[in-house]
Parts: sequence; C-alpha cells; structure tokens
Amino acid sequence: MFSRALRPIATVAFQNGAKNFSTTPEMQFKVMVAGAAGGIGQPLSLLLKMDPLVSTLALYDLAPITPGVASDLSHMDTPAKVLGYKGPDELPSAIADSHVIVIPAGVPRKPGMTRDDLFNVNAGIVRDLTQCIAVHAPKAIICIITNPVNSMVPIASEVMKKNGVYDPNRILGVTTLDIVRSRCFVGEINGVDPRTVKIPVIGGHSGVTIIPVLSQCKPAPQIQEQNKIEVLTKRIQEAGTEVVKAKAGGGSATLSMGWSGAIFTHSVLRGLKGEENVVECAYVKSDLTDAKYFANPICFGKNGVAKNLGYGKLNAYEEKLLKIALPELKKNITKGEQFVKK
Ligand SMILES: NC(=O)C1=CN([C@@H]2O[C@H](COP(=O)(O)OP(=O)(O)OC[C@H]3O[C@@H](n4cnc5c(N)ncnc54)[C@H](O)[C@@H]3O)[C@@H](O)[C@H]2O)C=CC1
Ligand SMILES: O=C([O-])CC(=O)C(=O)O
Repeated sequence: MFSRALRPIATVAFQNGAKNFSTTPEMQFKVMVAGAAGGIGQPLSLLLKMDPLVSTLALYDLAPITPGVASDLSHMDTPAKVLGYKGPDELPSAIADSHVIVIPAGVPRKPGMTRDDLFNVNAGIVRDLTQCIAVHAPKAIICIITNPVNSMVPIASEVMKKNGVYDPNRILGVTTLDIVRSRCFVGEINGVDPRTVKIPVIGGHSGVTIIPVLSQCKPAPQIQEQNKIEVLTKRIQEAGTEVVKAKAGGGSATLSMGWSGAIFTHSVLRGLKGEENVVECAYVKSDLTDAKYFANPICFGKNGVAKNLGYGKLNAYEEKLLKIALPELKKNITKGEQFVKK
C-alpha cells in the first residue's frame, strides 16, 4: 500500500534526493491530473511526482499558472517526467497514452453549500473532460475526485457509454478521504498510530451517504456507548463541512485530499503493475444494493476493478444508516445520468 510503500520512499527522497530511486520497467506509467493547478491538484501532483510508479506526470488545467506549476515540480529530483498543458487545445496531448487520469477539476464548496450545489458547474466540466478521454485514452483508468462524486461517476460512465467505450472497471470515484479521516479520528480515540487503523467506509461521498462501518473497524474504537458511536459517525459524515467552515469561504479540504488522492492513485498503479490483493474503498458501478453505484472495498488489478469485495456484515445501526443513504444516493445517480442523456 502507498501508506507502507511511499512513506519510506518519501522520507528517502527528502533526505537523499533522487539517487535512491531505481528505474525499472514496471515504473512506466503515465498519470494525468486534470485540475492540476488547483487546491487539490497541486499537493496531489507533488505527491505523485514522488511516487516511484509514475514515469510521466501530465498536468492539465485552465489556469494561467499551469505551466509554472509543471516547471516548479519538474525541478524536484525524482525520476517522473513532468509536462504541463494549459487549456482545451492542449487537452488531447495531455490525455494521450495516459494509464491513469485523476480528476480534481471543478469548483469547491463554500460555507452553507452542499456538495450537490456544485453539480451545475462541475457536471459540465467532468462531462467534457470524459468526452475527450473517451476519444484520446479510452482505456485509461479514470479516478474522479470532483464533487458531487455520487453524480460525477455516473456522468463519466454515461459519456463513455455514448462513445461506445464504457468499461465499468475503469471508472472509479475517490472516497479515500473518508477512510483517511476515519483512521485519524479512531486513532485519536484509541491513542494509536492512525495508519494502523483499518476501516471500510461505504455508500457514497456526501453527508448521509457516507457510512463508516465502525463495527468492522480494527482495532475497535474504544467507545462502548451507542451515542458516542453515533457522534463519531456524524463527525466522519460531516468532516468535509468541518473543513469548509474552518476555511471560511476559502474552499474545502485540499491537503488531506491531495494525500488521499495520492494513496488511491498509488494503489491503482500497484494493481496495474500486477500486484495482487491491493484493496481500497472506491465508488464504482455496483449491484450490491439497488443503487447503481456504491462505494466499498475493491480489489484493484491490471484493468482497474479486479474484484468487488462487498461490504460484509453490518450491525443494526449501520443497516439503518444504509437505509437512509440509499434514496439520496439513487437521487444523486439519476441526476448525473439524466444530465448526460438530456
Ligand atoms: N472526493 C473528495 O473526497 C473531495 C473532492 N473535492 C472536490 O474537488 C474539486 C476541486 O477542489 P479544489 O482543488 O479545492 O478546487 P480549486 O478551485 O482550488 O481547484 C480546481 C481547479 O480546477 C481547474 N478547472 C476548472 N475547470 C477546469 C476544466 N474544465 N479543466 C481543467 N481544470 C479545470 C481550476 O482552474 C482549478 O485550478 C471540488 O469539486 C471539490 O468539491 C474536494 C475535497 C475532497
Ligand atoms: O466537503 C467538501 O466539499 C469537500 C469534500 O468532499 C470533503 O472534504 O470530503
């Protein structure tokens, strides 16, 4: 896992420059970031530049700063080659030959907004990016960070279908930040290193659709009372809003999302290079519930999703959360599908 693999690598990179990186054929992956000059895009690209599985990092954005971000990162003494692309004319070149495309392009929330309030602006951005991917790199694994993730994954899927290149195993919604936060909060409660905490977070990525499965958490959170479990659940569900409020109009989570996006991308790349048992939660096409897309632990492989691992046994409280989540999730999914079909 990135958490195990990249942390020591990152430490080595900082201490010793590039000389400790070895170049092997297995490193030949091109990763493209769409929205690379943004609040998430920049720290995400920084971490991907340190990822030993990335050989080429293509940074795409509309912002005038984009070539500068690429130039800046290209001076880091790690092997990945960095290329900058600005504006729609350069998008096809940024996309071409990409193995993995990570999309954090789009507007973030301000206080008082829901993720769904971002739909009108972000839906068109994700639709147009995916349209270009369908033409120039239809086999790329697409990792969608842009909110509302619950609707953006259906949008990307419908665009690929329209172009006759749909492969549900290659379109992934990134919900990793929910797991990263859960690990943090349980780590705090138990007084343990958050990296040792294992917990699935299932459903979707907004409010009530975020379902932390605390009954499966290892180690178990050291709280017995049901009301405390409910407070922790609510905190995980509302953690994004906690950051939005604290940033007071300056956007939403960017640094923890950059970190989470890099963890997710690294796991996708490990699957691509043929490693087995690489598991992350992801929001994917699903038949586990009556929602057409659902997040839960997924085993990655050479073609993206290798196996959907399901979500195991829920306790009565989590079953109740799932019941509350499904209507909202289905509404978000239909909204995304309708947007492309109209
Ligand atoms: N999945 C998750 O867990 C999370 C998702 N997000 C979402 O990620 C998105 C980005 O957030 P931030 O980076 O904070 O926003 P930001 O505004 O700082 O950056 C967005 C970047 O996207 C670029 N952009 C806009 N339209 C584009 C297009 N058509 N093509 C390429 N680039 C384009 C902008 O120029 C900007 O550089 C938001 O929708 C936010 O809600 C944020 C945190 C967590
Ligand atoms: O809350 C937001 O708008 C950004 C996000 O998805 C998160 O931080 O989980």
